[in-house]
Amino acid sequence: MRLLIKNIKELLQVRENNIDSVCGAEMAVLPKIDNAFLVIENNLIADFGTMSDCPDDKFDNIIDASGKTVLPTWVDSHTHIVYAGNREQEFVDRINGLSYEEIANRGGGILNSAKKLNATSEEEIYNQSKVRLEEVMQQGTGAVEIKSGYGLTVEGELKMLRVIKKLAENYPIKIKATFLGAHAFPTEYKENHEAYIDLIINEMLPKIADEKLADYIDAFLETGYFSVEETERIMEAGKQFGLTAKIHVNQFTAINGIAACVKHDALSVDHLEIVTDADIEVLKGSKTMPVALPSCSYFISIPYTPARQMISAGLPLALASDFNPGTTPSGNMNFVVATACIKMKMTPEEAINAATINGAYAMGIAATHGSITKGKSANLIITKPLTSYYQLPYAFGSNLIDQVIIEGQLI
Ligand SMILES: N=CN[C@@H](CCC(=O)O)C(=O)O
Ligand SMILES: [Zn+2]
Repeated sequence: MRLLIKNIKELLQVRENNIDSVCGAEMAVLPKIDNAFLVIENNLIADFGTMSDCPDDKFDNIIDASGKTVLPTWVDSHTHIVYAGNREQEFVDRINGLSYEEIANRGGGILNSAKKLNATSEEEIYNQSKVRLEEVMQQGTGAVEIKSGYGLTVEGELKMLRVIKKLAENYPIKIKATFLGAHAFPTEYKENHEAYIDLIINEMLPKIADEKLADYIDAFLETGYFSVEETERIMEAGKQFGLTAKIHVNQFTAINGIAACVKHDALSVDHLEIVTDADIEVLKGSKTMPVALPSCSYFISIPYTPARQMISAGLPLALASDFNPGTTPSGNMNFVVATACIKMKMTPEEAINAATINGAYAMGIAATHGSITKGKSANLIITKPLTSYYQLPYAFGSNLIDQVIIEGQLI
């Protein structure tokens, strides 16, 4: 199967030689080819260049992209797409003045979702989750990380991870699974953290490893959730089972968690709404990707990750959606990119780099996704006709996507 896309007004994120991420001042550079073509063969990017070099041999399908922009699909490296029901009532409670913390302290929040998940069959959770997955694919997401963390019991966590596995088998989109048993302490373990962490390490992890259900391990390292020491135990145990850490940290408070994550070679540290100078220092020169989740900041009215400060310090930054029922009931990466520009003062180039190549790094798939590079998976967004790619974040809220190609398939 050979497909040609021709007359592309702007082909974005072109990397002749693959890179695995961009940091600091490099983030402002988004290489592009004007008036371009691109060839897909066997679901991979086989060739691209300017129209003057466009091949005129036989193709199975030709798309004329006159006036349109083509870019890699978004790589969403942090989601909780698999869940049961919703938390609409908590949304209204917040409008009426309660904070996220107050709602959680009343037994709402993560424990509310856990109650719903444990009362729902695997089949029903799959059916609810696939609707969200199909929606984000239409919105231009071509690779997605999905976490467990709403089970908080051996069976519940396994159920979630099996749903993620089934989604990965049934859809062309690249999916990575992350085990987040350490998302919150179930009520019965509130006074006995040790026992729940033992359950995670001695019961959940061996079963998950046995069924090969997870690629990564996560924990909610936060005041009132998992302490630095508790998260270190989780990261160490994960490593024993071959799971690299990707950690929720610095969402509400800075308690030196980032240093612990870097020490344990975490692939990413995610949220970072509250960041200290010491956190920035420790990330410098590390291999850990900071990941910002601006839709979460927007939805629950908390600070935005200080992108300017971090990029000025020479750090890389990735953007992800955090799609979940509590803090971010949206997986729309177009909104994420626009919000990063509008609220975090990232330039369109920085935001697109953060949502493509740096997202791929944070998912461990930069060798195959995140840029227009020969041999990479054919994962492409074809926009509607645009004045320029600036329109993507500028006209926030408009659907500017015409077609999406995921792993070579038009969806
Ligand atoms: N902060 C921790 N976990 C999720 C939200 C969990 C929830 O409220 O359901 C997040 O990334 O925002
Ligand atoms: Zn999250």
